[in-house]
Amino acid sequence: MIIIKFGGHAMNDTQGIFAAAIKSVLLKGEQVIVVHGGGPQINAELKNRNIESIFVNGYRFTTDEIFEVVDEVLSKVVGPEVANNLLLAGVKAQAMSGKQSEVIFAEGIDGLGKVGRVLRVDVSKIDQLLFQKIVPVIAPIAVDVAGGIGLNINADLAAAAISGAYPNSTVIIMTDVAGIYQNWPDKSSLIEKISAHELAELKLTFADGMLPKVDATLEAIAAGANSVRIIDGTDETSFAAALDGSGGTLVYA
Ligand SMILES: Nc1ncnc2c1ncn2[C@@H]1O[C@H](COP(=O)(O)OP(=O)(O)O)[C@@H](O)[C@H]1O
Ligand SMILES: CC(=O)N[C@@H](CCC(=O)OP(=O)(O)O)C(=O)O
Repeated sequence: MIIIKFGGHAMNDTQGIFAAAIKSVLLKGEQVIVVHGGGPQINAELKNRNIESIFVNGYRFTTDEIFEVVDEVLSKVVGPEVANNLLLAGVKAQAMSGKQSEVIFAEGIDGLGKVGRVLRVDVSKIDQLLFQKIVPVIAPIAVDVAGGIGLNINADLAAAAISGAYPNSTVIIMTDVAGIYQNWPDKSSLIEKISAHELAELKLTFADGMLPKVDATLEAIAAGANSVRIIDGTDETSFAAALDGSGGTLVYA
C-alpha cells in the first residue's frame, strides 16, 4: 500500500504527470490512497473573505468561521480537483471527506480552536473503493467525537493516521522543498536517509511546516509504516523517483 500526501505542484496537475506516475504503480499491482492538503488554497480563500488566520507550531488556529472555509475548500474544491486530474489520466478516483465519509475521528486540541488530534480511522469506506479499484482521495477533515461541526486536521498527520491502518505501507509526503534539511535553510544539509529513532532525536530542531511533517513521519512509522519519504512535490521527476524508491529524505523504521 502506498499512501501519498499530495501537495505542492501536484495539486494542480494540469499536465497529468503525477496522475500518469500513479497509473504506472497501479498497473504494477500496488494499491494507492491519496490524502491531500490545501493550505495555500485555504489561505487564498480566507484572504478573499478578509479573514485573518495564524499558525501555531505549524497548525492553523481554526475558529468556527475558519473551519467552514477549510471544510469547503478542501472537500468541495481541492479534493474534487485532485480526483478529476486522476480521472482525466484514466485513473479511477473518488474524493471523500474524512468527516462526511466518517473515516477520520478526532478530539479537539486545547488552544487551537477546531483543530483535531486523530483518535481512530475507520477504513471501511476506503476499502470499499480500493476493492473497486478506485483511488480514494481523502480530505483531512475529521468527525469530532465530542459532537460539533468537525475538526481540521493537518494533512500530513491525517496521512500518517491512515497509514496506521495498513501495516507495512510506504508513505510519500510531498512538500515544496527537497526533503528534510538538518540545518534549515542551509541547502547543503539535506538528509537523504535517517532512521525514525535518529529523526526523533533531532525533532526539537525543526520549525514551521516541517514540525507537523516530522511528527507525522514519526507517527506513521510508530503505527507500522515501513518508511516515509519526504519529497519535493513541485517537481514531477521527484514524484516518479519516489514511487520507484529514491530521492528526497527517506525515513525508515
Ligand atoms: N528543517 C527543515 N527542512 C525543510 N524545510 C523546513 C525545515 N524547517 C522549516 N522548513 C520549512 O517548512 C516548509 C514546508 O512546510 P509547509 O510549508 O507546511 O509545507 P506543505 O504546504 O507542503 O505542507 C518548507 O518550505 C520550509 O520553509
Ligand atoms: C490544522 C491545520 O493546520 N490544517 C491544515 C489542513 C490543510 C493542510 O494540511 O494543507 P497542507 O498540507 O497544504 O499544509 C490547514 O488548515 O492548513
